[in-house]
Amino acid sequence: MTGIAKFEKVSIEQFTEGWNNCFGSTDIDKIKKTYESIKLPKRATAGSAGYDFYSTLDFELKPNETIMIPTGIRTKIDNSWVLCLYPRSGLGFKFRLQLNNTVGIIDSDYYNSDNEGHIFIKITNDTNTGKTVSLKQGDAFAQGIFVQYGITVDDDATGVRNGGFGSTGK
Ligand SMILES: O=c1ccn([C@H]2C[C@H](O)[C@@H](COP(=O)(O)OP(=O)(O)OP(=O)(O)O)O2)c(=O)[nH]1
Repeated sequence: MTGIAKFEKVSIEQFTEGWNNCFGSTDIDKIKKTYESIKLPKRATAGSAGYDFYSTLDFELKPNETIMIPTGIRTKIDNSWVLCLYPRSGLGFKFRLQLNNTVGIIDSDYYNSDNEGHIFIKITNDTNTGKTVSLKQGDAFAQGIFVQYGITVDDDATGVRNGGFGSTGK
């Protein structure tokens, strides 16, 4: 199989900005330590489709609670491919852990956007059995699958992306 993408860490400056946007202003030493421990997404086995994304913090989600996680990761993707983010099946089965946007779409041109293409993952504990989700820093909590897509024969999109969610189509 030919590789069509590469994961990288965003810069410490971008990670700090993303972290502070999610959790409020935080001690820089804590952020530095967290940044150093970020793991690039990995597939668990040679036949897995999904690259596991790992939590950058310990957290607990009570029923109906939500968290936005700055992953510290960006990905460079070849043209005509997209990275789709999904929940991990185990966490979905046990807790109905959901992505708020149901599927996260990471466009290839997000890499060059003004936040360095920093991937954020927002999840909610949608349990219907009153369970609390507890995850540790470094635990896999979502998975990303690279998917090839096509365009229409008369496609004429020329716009350039800048910014994250909701930045286009205005
Ligand atoms: O779970 C997600 C989903 C998206 N993104 C980033 C990557 C993506 O390329 C960008 C825009 O996402 P999308 O196109 O799905 O959002 P939109 O609301 O349609 O906004 P836009 O107008 O920016 O396309 O936000 C994430 O970091 N996490």
